Amino acid sequence: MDKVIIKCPAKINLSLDVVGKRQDGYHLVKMIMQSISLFDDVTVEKNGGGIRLYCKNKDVPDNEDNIAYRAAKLIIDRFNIDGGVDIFIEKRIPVAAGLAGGSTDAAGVIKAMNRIFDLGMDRDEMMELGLKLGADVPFCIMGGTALAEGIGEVLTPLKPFEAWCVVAKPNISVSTKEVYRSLRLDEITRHPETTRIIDYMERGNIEGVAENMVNVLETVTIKRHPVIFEIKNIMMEFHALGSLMSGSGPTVFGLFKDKGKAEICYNRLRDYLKEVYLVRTFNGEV
Ligand SMILES: C[C@@](CO)(OP(=O)(O)O)[C@H](O)COP(=O)(O)OP(=O)(O)OC[C@H]1O[C@@H](n2ccc(N)nc2=O)[C@H](O)[C@@H]1O
Ligand SMILES: Nc1ncnc2c1ncn2[C@@H]1O[C@H](COP(=O)(O)OP(=O)(O)O)[C@@H](O)[C@H]1O
Repeated sequence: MDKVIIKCPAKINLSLDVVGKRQDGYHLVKMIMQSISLFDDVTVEKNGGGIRLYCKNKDVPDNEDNIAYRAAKLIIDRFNIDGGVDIFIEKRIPVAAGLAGGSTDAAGVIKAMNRIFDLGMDRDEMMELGLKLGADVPFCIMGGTALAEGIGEVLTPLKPFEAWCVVAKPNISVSTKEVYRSLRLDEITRHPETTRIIDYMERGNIEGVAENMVNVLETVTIKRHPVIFEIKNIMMEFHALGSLMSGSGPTVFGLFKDKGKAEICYNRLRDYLKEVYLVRTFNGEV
């Protein structure tokens, strides 16, 4: 097999808590991760030598600044691979959005190269390697629904959670590093009750989940970009059961049980923003 195409799903955070800080500056988190049916297509093809990356999106780097490029380099070095790869990224996930677009592409490259070069890595080995690239990469290798602790790499799979989501990104970019850097842990007044949310998830109670979602990073990103708050309000006016910023932002998602209601909200937001998607939570294999 010389060529593999992988569908790489985006993620949302159904809740995000920060519970401490490591010596190296990384934050200790407790967050509920959920893959959604919004995918990049990543094609990896064997070549004679070197790494080449192609992506039509101008905001996506085509060199070692691309995390998918770095994933390929890491594998070539680790396994002493004689030869290289061409990587083609069909970008559909909004960039710098809090949806783990880069991390999921990197996870896709690791999975693809494991198959192409017959490296025999199991999922845990791929996740361990992925962590060298970024805190969200292990989850992107696992996919589905999970509780993430540590810096995001200590993962406990959760029962698949089924809901409709409207996902909307305002036309601004946010740096994850900068958001974490500006977070003042002692100023956070509302933390999510993570165990309670998981309990609702296990019972398939979308309303219970939606009403209890909290993301402590909103305190930083919404202060800088009030448009996030406006989008959350529009989603609630249009009958979302709950609405939250994903990750470090600026993307906002609304949760729905009813597809019809989600469609109405989606159509309303499309009048207002360019990057709006109607998706489902995704628990399938990729
Ligand atoms: C906020 C979250 C929530 O899922 O997602 P995004 O908004 O990026 O999608 C993650 O914690 C983001 O993970 P990821 O984007 O992989 O982070 P990395 O590339 O490893 O780190 C980028 C920078 O964010 C900070 N960082 C990241 C993770 C973490 N637990 N604590 C941190 O302080 C560090 O300063 C790091 O230099
Ligand atoms: N494969 C990639 N896809 C998207 N962005 C990438 C990729 N590789 C590197 N980047 C860079 O990483 C930054 C964060 O992008 P992204 O991973 O989409 O955001 P987030 O971590 O918020 O989900 C972008 O500004 C972009 O320049």
